[in-house]
Amino acid sequence: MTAAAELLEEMCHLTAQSLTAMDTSEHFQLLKPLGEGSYGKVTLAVHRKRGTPMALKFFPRKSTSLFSFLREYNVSLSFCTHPSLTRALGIVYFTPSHYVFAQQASLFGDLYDVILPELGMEEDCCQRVVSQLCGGLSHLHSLGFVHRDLKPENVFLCDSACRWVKLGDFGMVKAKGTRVPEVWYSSPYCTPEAEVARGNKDSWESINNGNDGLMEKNENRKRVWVSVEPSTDSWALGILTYAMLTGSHPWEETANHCHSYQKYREWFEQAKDSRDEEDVRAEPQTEPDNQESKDCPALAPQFACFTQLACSFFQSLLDPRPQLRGRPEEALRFLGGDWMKAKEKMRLEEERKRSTKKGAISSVKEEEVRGER
Ligand SMILES: Nc1ncnc2c1ncn2[C@@H]1O[C@H](COP(=O)(O)OP(=O)(O)OP(=O)(O)O)[C@@H](O)[C@H]1O
Repeated sequence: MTAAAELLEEMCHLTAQSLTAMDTSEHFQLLKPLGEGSYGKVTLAVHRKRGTPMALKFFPRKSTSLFSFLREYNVSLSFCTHPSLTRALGIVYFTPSHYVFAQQASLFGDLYDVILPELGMEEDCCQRVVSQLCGGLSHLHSLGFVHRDLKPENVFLCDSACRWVKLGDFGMVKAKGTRVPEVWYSSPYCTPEAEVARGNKDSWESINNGNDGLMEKNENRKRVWVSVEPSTDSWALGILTYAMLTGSHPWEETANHCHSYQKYREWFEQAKDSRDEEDVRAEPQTEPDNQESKDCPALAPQFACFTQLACSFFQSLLDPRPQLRGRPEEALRFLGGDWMKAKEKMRLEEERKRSTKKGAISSVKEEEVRGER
């Protein structure tokens, strides 16, 4: 067991001892639901005596193991000491039906609400988010943990322009180096190294629940045990960034039979050779929009809207080889220059202006929170 894992286990044992029963409504005024996931409901609440606003996360006791609850709480309380990570507030208790802990509340929803389908979000906004997520993830990695569930729904907004965002949902966090069974799931967020487990009957949910017992039922295939590594978060950061810029995904699932992923692999392989020669990693270049890059002999079509700078960013984080995949802190050097080619950027901006649907929703939210409506 790594030092980080040992420390976390110790904290879980200690908090298990001191966990008390409490009546939610006696201590908190519940204001409004903030969201709901597969494991918990999250409600905005105010502490009755102190007036402190907070997010209370409720986990049904029936379907939640005490230790997975305490792990999520302790990770958030003791290791999320970075402005781009959602920190727990030291309030933890149980009711007859739920385990509950309190967290800093982000009042402007999550990234899922602001990424417009097929249109994404403004590039500046996206770069601000990437820069903050790089900081939050690097912090977590430096303390020996891997998030393992980076996706739009887990990036919470503290304002409508994404000037301050916080990564949340630490239910999947594991200490670096922990041995876990590999699981493949049909999504671009799934890493290519997980494909060895494709065809296993084990579902993503069974792993998510920490219910490894289900996996013993798998008779057809052997489990593949792998070490938890930060490269998983790098991959997800690459996919999330693509989603923010375009409002779509670069491929349907990370599997060799998936045509768009194959195209990407071909491009990656060809570009790799020229990259190795020129060491693009050391010095990312910006290039004029209309110039075909020498590094991209057969540019994968779904990346054609990006500049060379963005292509280098994606190829660093979406390196199919986990051991060579760029780390979030390394991705910072690709920030600052243009990522979308000018023509495509203008087209998206125009179309976003025309599409008032989602934008209207987020501004209503902002006014509601300010009490202006
Ligand atoms: N601290 C918070 N502040 C504001 N909103 C939050 C907070 N925590 C969670 N939410 C909202 O609630 C939703 C569900 O929360 P969360 O992702 O933590 O639940 P979960 O059950 O663990 O989800 P998943 O199904 O992804 O594992 C989030 O997508 C977000 O919109």
